[in-house]
Amino acid sequence: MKTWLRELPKVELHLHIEGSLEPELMFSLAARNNVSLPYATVDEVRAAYDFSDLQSFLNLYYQGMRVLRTDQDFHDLAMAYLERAQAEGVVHVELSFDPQAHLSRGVELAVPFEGLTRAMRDAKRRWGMTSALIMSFLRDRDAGEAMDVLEKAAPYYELIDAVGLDSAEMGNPPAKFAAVFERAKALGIPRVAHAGEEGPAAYISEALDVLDICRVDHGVACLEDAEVVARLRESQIPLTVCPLSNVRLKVVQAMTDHPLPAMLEQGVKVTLNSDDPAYFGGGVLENYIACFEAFDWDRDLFRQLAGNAIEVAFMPEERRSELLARLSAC
Ligand SMILES: Nc1ncnc2[nH]cnc12
Ligand SMILES: [Zn+2]
Repeated sequence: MKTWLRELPKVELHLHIEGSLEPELMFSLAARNNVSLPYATVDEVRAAYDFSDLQSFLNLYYQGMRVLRTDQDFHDLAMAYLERAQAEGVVHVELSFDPQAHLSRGVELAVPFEGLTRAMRDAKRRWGMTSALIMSFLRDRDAGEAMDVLEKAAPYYELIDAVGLDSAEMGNPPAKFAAVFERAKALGIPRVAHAGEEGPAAYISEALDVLDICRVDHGVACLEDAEVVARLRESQIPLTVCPLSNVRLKVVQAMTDHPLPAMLEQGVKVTLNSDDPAYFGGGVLENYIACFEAFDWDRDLFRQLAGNAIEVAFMPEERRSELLARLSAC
């Protein structure tokens, strides 16, 4: 089964590229850029990845990304991830990045855009791997700052497939970003948002109502509210679920407690993703394998999940047809 899962054409829809920074690369970029790290060894870094909740992870996530300074750094980060993903049988990746976390360190917007898109083009040329770019806003900062970033990104609108919303969810409801998402909509930019990861099911409906999103990132809290579940089932709005992330951030205690089987039973359209693979124990394939080990799902179910992701990805229709045909041959 594991070999078959590797060969399955998988699509990654929920990936924070800064969360793909492996400790080895963190050290080499720190040396390249003269950035000091509060760790002596790679093992010390890994030992620090023992999280009690989302905030305890975010603290290390923002600290780690301080080593990213130049477009070459962003290129090398993305290339390293895309190469690992390719080896796991991932055929299309949607990379999200957090420009505000870089701007506040004096790293201009052009830097991540240039480095990330160069890596995306390289991956297409080398492996035929396709990708999309999601520019995310930090919900624990002022909405005005997010609006400024959206306006500042005008020279790059052609490169942006969607805008997103991430970082600390509790106390930062979707409605705080109503004006920013309205502006993105007016610009014709599709919208996604984290909702119902640590926050309540009400944030999922609020994100759908106020931000007019086409996908919900996480959304695992939906089961708290039968009306939200019914709405997700009827609309077939997809959820980008990240099971290993939910375990590592203590959203659930163990894989066997994960709400994925219940969500599927209720007819919610789910996909499997990695979130921050360097911090949470692996990429997309590991998430598929963890589900197999916890739930003993059969090939048909994994085909359905991989198919859901292909159906809702930001990709040209021709590529979608090609991948759906490859999937049905599996
Ligand atoms: N799991 C997560 N939730 C919210 N914001 C994030 N940024 C990176 N990973 C995140
Ligand atoms: Zn996420």
